[in-house]
Amino acid sequence: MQPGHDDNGASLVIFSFTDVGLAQILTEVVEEVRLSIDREVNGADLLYSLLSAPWLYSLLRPLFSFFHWSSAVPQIMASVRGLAAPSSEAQELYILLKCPHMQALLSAHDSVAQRDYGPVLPPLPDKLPDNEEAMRIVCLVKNKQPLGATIRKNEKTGNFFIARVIHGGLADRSGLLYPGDKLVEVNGQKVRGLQPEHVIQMLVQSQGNILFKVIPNTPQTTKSQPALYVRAMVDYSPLQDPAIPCPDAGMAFSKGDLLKIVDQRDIRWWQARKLHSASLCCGLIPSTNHKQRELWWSQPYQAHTCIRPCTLITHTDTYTHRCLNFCALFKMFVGIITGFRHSLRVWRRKSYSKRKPSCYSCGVSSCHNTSATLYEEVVHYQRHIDDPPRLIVLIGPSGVGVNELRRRLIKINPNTYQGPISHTTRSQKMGEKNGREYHFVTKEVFAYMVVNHKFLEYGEHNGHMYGTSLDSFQDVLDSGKICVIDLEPHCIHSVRTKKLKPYIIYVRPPSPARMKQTRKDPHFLSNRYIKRYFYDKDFEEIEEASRTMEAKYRQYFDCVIVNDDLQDSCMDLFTAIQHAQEEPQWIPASWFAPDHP
Ligand SMILES: Nc1ncnc2c1ncn2[C@@H]1O[C@H](COP(=O)(O)OP(=O)(O)OP(=O)(O)O)[C@@H](O)[C@H]1O
Repeated sequence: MQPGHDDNGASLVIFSFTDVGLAQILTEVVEEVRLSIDREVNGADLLYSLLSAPWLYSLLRPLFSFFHWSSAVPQIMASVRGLAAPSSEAQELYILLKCPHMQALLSAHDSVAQRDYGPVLPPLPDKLPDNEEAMRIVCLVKNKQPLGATIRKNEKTGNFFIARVIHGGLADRSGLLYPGDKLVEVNGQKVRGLQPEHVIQMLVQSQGNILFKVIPNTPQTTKSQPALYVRAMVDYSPLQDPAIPCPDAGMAFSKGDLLKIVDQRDIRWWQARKLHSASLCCGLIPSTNHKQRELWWSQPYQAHTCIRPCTLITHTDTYTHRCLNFCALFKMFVGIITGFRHSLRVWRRKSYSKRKPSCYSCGVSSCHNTSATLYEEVVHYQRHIDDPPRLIVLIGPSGVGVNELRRRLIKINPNTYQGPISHTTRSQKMGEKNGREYHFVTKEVFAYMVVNHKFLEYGEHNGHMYGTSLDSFQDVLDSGKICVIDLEPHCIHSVRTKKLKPYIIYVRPPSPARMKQTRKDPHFLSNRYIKRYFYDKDFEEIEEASRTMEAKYRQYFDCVIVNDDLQDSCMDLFTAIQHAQEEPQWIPASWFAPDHP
């Protein structure tokens, strides 16, 4: 950069580009401007084409990164001061550049552009033996962030190696430590033959900078793996997992969490991070290959707690693994339908055992093998306008208001929403129409449908059979309406099909105290058989039932609505359904798998 003078004698800042590419660009620019002048083009057009030209961006990008703004500012200010009659723009520029915030900003820009924010590496030793293997010296500065790497010791040779580097962690971001790198020294002390605890201790006791000497692993040309997106079907806590090599490097997750698995190279421990999480750093999660741990995982619907004391040590063959996450140590380093449920609400509570899921649903849900489903692969799905609407499933403990919400939704917009029509063996009443209130069928037909697994669930009430068939959902969807059903949670698996693509909304009760306030005068219009007000005990039962239901099934919930104020809940339901139909959602990948012949 050189100072120069314009026609008015004012100092200017002129840049000297040694870069051939830039010189070339400038030559082309000058030529283009000359041609434009020759063609007598309109000035505004010329300016527009200049500002939108790609070469201008090519020119400015390096310019901004090479340019030392902080050192240029005093020169620019001196130039403005030297002007006899500075224009108002020049004066404004002067005031702006004088501002400490602006100077701090420019200085920060320079630091980032020059990458001069890292600690300076100590010089290499003068006498390097010729036969010494190529070493990499890595300097760490102590801080509270975890390093994001684990080490292992080969018990036969006594050598230490970097076992894994956690994606997005400090080690990974530094690009200086890789799995397989041999750890030779820590702060000048050789580590070979030491006990892993000793190495950890050295690190813990170090102050300030810590120097690692590593023999880099021969770079492996590993193909970058495509990320796998899954939904967690269990709860997991690394701190309660005795098998994890490094609990600090593990990632806790809960049923229903969406995870992005970025590394599956380790057969036992995958690396993943939670979607929608602020942290870019991955954590270790158990792979689905943990055969020996199937028993542990197969305890259905339990948070996996382990009473064995935690240990950082696992012995696998000749290797001893240790956590080198030294958490809190280092900073960085360089280098169902209305009518059916209406009539059965109280019945549902009092004599639940009379109501049966169909054999079909029993076969799929109750006999579900949880060990095979630690995770469920998911894909991002945006419903196409021509696709049938997704089935909307409402689930909640009896009495929470599932039926009320569904009834109101359909009443407000009967042209858009509809419930399926149930089958019944009771006789048709005056004013009822077959196929509108119910499909009225004989006992024989009903029994035939049961035997052929046509019902999602069925039950007996007052000596008559009632049942909801899977086909009844399809009938609604085929009519172009959105089918809204309420369902017993044990039937979830029966509707989770590629065809129905259900969107499951859980209706959660507010606190018992709040329920007492809001359910003072509930209208039992929905129940034609038993009318009674809620008792305090009911609210507690509802809360308890809700807790149990969520603990078992929350991995399937796409959305949760707290049914506090009825009007607000109706709005929430309406919004959730719109969201389900119009916005992208994570759905099981199996719903996209090709149909089996
Ligand atoms: N947010 C609310 N505020 C006040 N009352 C409500 C609210 N939600 C529901 N109710 C009332 O609570 C009672 C029970 O609701 P509803 O019949 O919908 O429960 P449910 O969850 O369908 O239970 P079941 O399956 O046993 O019928 C009804 O009288 C309903 O009007």
